[in-house]
Amino acid sequence: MRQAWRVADVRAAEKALMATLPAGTLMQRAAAGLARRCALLLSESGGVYGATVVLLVGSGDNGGDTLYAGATLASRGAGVRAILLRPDRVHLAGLAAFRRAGGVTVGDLPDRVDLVVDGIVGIGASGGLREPAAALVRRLPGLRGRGGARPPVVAVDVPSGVAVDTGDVPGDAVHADITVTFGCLKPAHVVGAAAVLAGHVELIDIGLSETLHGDPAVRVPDAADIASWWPRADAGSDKYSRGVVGIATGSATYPGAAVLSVTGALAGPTGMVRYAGSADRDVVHRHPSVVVAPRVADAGRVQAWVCGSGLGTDDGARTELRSVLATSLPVLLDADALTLLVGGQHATDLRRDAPLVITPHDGEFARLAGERPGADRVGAACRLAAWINAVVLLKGDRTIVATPSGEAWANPTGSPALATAGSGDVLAGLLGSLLAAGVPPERAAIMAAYVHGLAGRRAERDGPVTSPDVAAALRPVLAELL
Ligand SMILES: NC(=O)C1=CN([C@@H]2O[C@H](COP(=O)(O)OP(=O)(O)OC[C@H]3O[C@@H](n4cnc5c(N)ncnc54)[C@H](O)[C@@H]3O)[C@@H](O)[C@H]2O)[C@@H](O)CC1
Repeated sequence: MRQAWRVADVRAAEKALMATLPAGTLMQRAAAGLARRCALLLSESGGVYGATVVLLVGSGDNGGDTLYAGATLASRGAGVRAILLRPDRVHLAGLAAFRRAGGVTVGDLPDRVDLVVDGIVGIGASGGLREPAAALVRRLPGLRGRGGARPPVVAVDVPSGVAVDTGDVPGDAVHADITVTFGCLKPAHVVGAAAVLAGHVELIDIGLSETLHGDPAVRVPDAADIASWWPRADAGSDKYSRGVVGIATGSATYPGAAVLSVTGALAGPTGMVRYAGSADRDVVHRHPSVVVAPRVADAGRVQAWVCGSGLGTDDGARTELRSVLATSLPVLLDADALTLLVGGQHATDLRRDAPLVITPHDGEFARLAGERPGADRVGAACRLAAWINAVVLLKGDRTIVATPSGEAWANPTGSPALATAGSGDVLAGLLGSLLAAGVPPERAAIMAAYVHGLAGRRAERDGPVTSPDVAAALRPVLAELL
């Protein structure tokens, strides 16, 4: 598991650490790591010696890191040019070191560039990128380097132009290939549009972990977490002890939603899937192992319910939702179930003791919360989770899982391939199976999002992706992961 920390916590940790070290030590550590990464990148594409490197240098310590790293590259024979965005407020010691090593300052981007280092602004950023930095950033995609290729862009700490604590991108921003960050991850590396602009994020250890205190803003699971949390059958297991998940999805109009959510559930850890609803024939036809019933009330015993996908919003759907919420079992609500909730008829049913997970996309989130998630997706998801006392899985490129107590996770495995009809139905089924197997709701949500994301990526290898492809990819992905 990795953790991303807010700027205020990072600043406090840096201050505490700096008090124990000679002045400038942290910047030297940061710059050394940055220079090493840049040199590696250049040596992979023609060498450091003779390469043209452009530094975009802002007025703070982010610019200082960049100048020191530029000095190292210049001393190794690269032609390093620095554009000082605020010459009057540049990091003076960094600039002196840069010039001593043979670096030169220039007023504009050179014709040929082999590497761009973005040191305009780091965690000291406030608001959208200001001019003239914004205009410079807009020109970066037009640059050309060795062999006419677009030069790689390395962002220092964070890509300039992003909101560090939320991952929002309010305007022009650097699109980095690699972000070299120091001490710890920040939210902009893992959530929102900023996470995409950060590219591949590499963490340089500057000794901060000892002095970081409190709770991280966002946690990020990795494959080892998912594998260690996944319930496994053992020699003593039977189909009931592994858990039975109930699926109340689909309708005569949307039988496919039932099939997809059941397919997702069958890839999960439970020993049995029960289906309740009017798509029962379609479900049995596709999945003979599933036990079907026409209604939730007739379904028999389960340990968790999934309700919503393709259910419709008529009186029959309302009855099914009410039946599910009346149980004392963990419940996952998706799609039409969320729409039904908004009518308010079920608001009181939500005050239940048993776990509840909801899986809205932005539109459903807006209907539930009264407004779209906005710039701070993690904050918005946490507020809704606290308000309805449920785990909220807010879908997106970096899906967020938020708990009522304010803990947030970002899923790192998302893929645009998942933006396809029915993909959410597959996710809901898988998540429900994890709930029925006894996995705590926030963990079930994180695990399902992670595996679902990997399945999207795997399906993508074979061309355009439909949701049955995502469902079919769950098993091979789990076989590799577990
Ligand atoms: N504090 C420390 O111990 C360490 C800090 N380090 C570096 O220092 C950075 C933080 O340095 P600073 O606190 O000086 O802040 P930054 O260098 O991130 O930015 C501050 C400067 O950027 C300008 N600025 C702010 N928002 C802007 C915007 N939207 N558009 C254009 N310009 C804007 C401000 O006028 C200010 O002068 C980190 O990101 C990291 O790169 C590293 O050297 C590691 C150690």
